[in-house]
Amino acid sequence: MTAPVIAVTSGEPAGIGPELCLELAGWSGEGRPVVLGDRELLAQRAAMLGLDIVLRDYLPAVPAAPGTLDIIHLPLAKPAEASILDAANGPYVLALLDRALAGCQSGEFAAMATAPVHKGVINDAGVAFTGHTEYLADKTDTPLVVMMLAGDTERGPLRVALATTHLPLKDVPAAITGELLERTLRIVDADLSGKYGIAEPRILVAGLNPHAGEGGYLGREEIDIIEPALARLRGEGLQLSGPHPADTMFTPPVLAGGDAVLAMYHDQGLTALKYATFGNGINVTLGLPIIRTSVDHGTALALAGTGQADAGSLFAAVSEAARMAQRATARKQA
Ligand SMILES: NC(=O)c1ccc[n+]([C@@H]2O[C@H](COP(=O)([O-])OP(=O)(O)OC[C@H]3O[C@@H](n4cnc5c(N)ncnc54)[C@H](O)[C@@H]3O)[C@@H](O)[C@H]2O)c1
Ligand SMILES: N[C@H](C(=O)O)[C@H](O)COP(=O)(O)O
Repeated sequence: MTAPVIAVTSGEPAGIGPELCLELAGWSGEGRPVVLGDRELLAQRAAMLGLDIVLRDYLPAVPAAPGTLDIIHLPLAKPAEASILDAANGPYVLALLDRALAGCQSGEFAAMATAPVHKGVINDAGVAFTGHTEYLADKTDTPLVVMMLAGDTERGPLRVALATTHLPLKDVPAAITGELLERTLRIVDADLSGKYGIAEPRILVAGLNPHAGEGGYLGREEIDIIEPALARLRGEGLQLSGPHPADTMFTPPVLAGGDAVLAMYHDQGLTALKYATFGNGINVTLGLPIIRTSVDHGTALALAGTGQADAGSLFAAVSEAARMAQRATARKQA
């Protein structure tokens, strides 16, 4: 089987994304990464870090030699300085995503892996943007996608999907509806099977309130919304447990009972996930018509240009995208 081509968007030009992408030169892992970004930016960052890398325009038929990085050049609006955000380059960051998505949709790429973007500076550029997850859902006309982060722990993989993503905390309770939970859990169930090859996945579902509502004395969402939704889905054959009190659901005995967790909101799930796996974790968008993985960290502006940023998460994102692409191909051929 030929290596699946993974489009790697280099992300916010003032952040650590471009230099992490340079570490993909001579990649010998799974898949074949092609970095999307401004050639001069990548060359400058390589020179700044003293990296001896050949940047080559991507040639599909000719694999990159050791020390060579395949790139697809897309121009910056303005030269970028490490650590200094500039809203003028907001459209450039989105152009990288659009190019990668178009290539995934046409079959040029098997998947995309994204280096971090800075949500604030894209909004400063005048584009309402809450994250790759929502952007790609919108661009592919997908009514609902699910953000899931996953990483390895000493006890095995930890996977945390989110019922709500980039939402102010005050808006979370109203967003948790039975319909949202049902649609979200069906996507998580389907993609744990399809993208991860887990037959009959078991999903642990968190409560929203302290102690999962304490029988209704500390909130009623568990009784009124979450439990009925779980009961309906169990009737369809999904293997669900919960609602679990969120403070103890990340303890090993509880986690041992599931293949993934569904958290009700961003920091309920991702605080535990990042504590346990930061540096090797990845972000996956479930429910999209294309394969998209990402790093588990942000733009880390203070580290940009220092060479101190760890590329482990980007490497894991490229590898996982390649594995998912290989599973998708195997499924089509079966
Ligand atoms: N996938 C993405 O595009 C993505 C993910 C998370 C955050 N963000 C965005 O990034 C920006 C900054 O977010 P933040 O400050 O909350 O999180 P951050 O991940 O950028 O930084 C958090 C801490 O982790 C450190 N860190 C991050 N990546 C590292 C790496 N590869 N190696 C070593 N240390 C690393 C940073 O130095 C900092 O101390 C925000 O705009 C946020 O929305 C984007
Ligand atoms: N919520 C993600 C995290 O904490 O790592 C991050 O903001 C990236 O989200 P997108 O993949 O939607 O950009």
